[in-house]
Amino acid sequence: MYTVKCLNPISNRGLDLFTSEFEVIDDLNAADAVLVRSASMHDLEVPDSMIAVARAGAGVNNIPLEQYAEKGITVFNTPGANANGVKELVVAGLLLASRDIIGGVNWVKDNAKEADLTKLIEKKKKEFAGNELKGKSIGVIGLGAIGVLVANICNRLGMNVYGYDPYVSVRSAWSLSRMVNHSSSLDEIYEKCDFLTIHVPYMESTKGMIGQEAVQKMKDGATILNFARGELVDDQAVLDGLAAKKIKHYVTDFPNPAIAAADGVITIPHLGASTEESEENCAEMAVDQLMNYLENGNIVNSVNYPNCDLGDIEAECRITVHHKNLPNMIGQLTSALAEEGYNIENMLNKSKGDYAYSIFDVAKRPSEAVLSKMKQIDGVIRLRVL
Ligand SMILES: NC(=O)c1ccc[n+]([C@@H]2O[C@H](COP(=O)([O-])OP(=O)(O)OC[C@H]3O[C@@H](n4cnc5c(N)ncnc54)[C@H](O)[C@@H]3O)[C@@H](O)[C@H]2O)c1
Ligand SMILES: O=C(O)CC[C@@H](O)C(=O)O
Repeated sequence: MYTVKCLNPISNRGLDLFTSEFEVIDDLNAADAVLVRSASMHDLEVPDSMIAVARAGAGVNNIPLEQYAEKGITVFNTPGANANGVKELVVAGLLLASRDIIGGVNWVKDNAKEADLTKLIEKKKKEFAGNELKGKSIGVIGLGAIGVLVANICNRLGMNVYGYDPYVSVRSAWSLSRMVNHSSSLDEIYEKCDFLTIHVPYMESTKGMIGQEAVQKMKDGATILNFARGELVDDQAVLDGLAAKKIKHYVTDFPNPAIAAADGVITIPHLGASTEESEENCAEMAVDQLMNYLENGNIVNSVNYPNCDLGDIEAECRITVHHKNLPNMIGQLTSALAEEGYNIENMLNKSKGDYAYSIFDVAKRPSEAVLSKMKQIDGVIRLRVL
């Protein structure tokens, strides 16, 4: 029996997938694994029993990835599972920035009781008029699961799309419409685009990437959309840009007190992935990956350990080892088994940066002495016997 603690509400569509071998519990201190959405785990004291975290979503900046890797805690996310939800809200953001829909809707509500409302509307509506998206240019920074969908739909809306992603994956490149212009520098995007939408992860290297310099280089009257993370955009640069009319609108899914009430800012309370469909997709994928890892030791879609999948366990015993990515780890681990006559039927070893993961399928469960010898090899972080 494995125990799982949810740190945020997780869709029942995912939780219902848990078989009778799993129990969702309230006590973090008794949990083997955690399911989380946006709750910050940086200052959370986690028990030694915890061996996995599944993030039902894309961004993992709420989880101390390196610290967990060091402890042999595998962290998963659910790539692409909420991308369509975000894409649709970006389109809403583009429309909200192009026409004063919010002003118009609010005005109608405020004047709802006027007897001659219909007449008043015809006089007033010019104040809420705007522009169409067709023919405008948009720069998409980050062409991952969300960026590709955004770029493609903007192309279908008749916009001129420029995409920038120096690390674009083959999969994303294949999915991108051939009508999307490939920008090799951000400067090209700043110079050419009426809209700029950012879809990169928040990391030390991307913090404040839209700052004063970027704003100064943008086209006059440009609109910035941020449905990725608040920290990617420098608030003061945006406020200065808005005040100088350099920036027309800043549309963001990440309000904070510095920007929430500022003129020209359109804020949404982090609703990008808050659709029934996205929540269900993320929960299902997170639970699937967690069960596969806890029961079979397979790693699929981890962000701090390599993907390593040997399928369902068919051998008498499976041993999984989290270890440092050092020379001769496999030699030492296999020797420990071979010296005592344990035959390895199948094995897989993968690495990611400083960390690696190995799966060994053996014909019979090794003795405690052998397992203990394997655990003591310098660089071994965690060993599980399944
Ligand atoms: N508003 C929401 O509710 C919501 C929902 C999902 C994701 N997000 C945010 O959006 C981000 C992107 O999500 P995704 O699913 O598309 O992730 P993804 O991993 O599929 O794509 C990220 C892309 O950014 C690219 N990238 C990384 N650094 C870059 C840089 N310096 N310049 C240009 N490109 C760079 C990567 O190569 C990758 O293609 C997430 O990390 C998360 O923070 C927000
Ligand atoms: O879980 C959520 O509601 C938000 C998720 C989103 O920010 C993500 O990074 O996937």
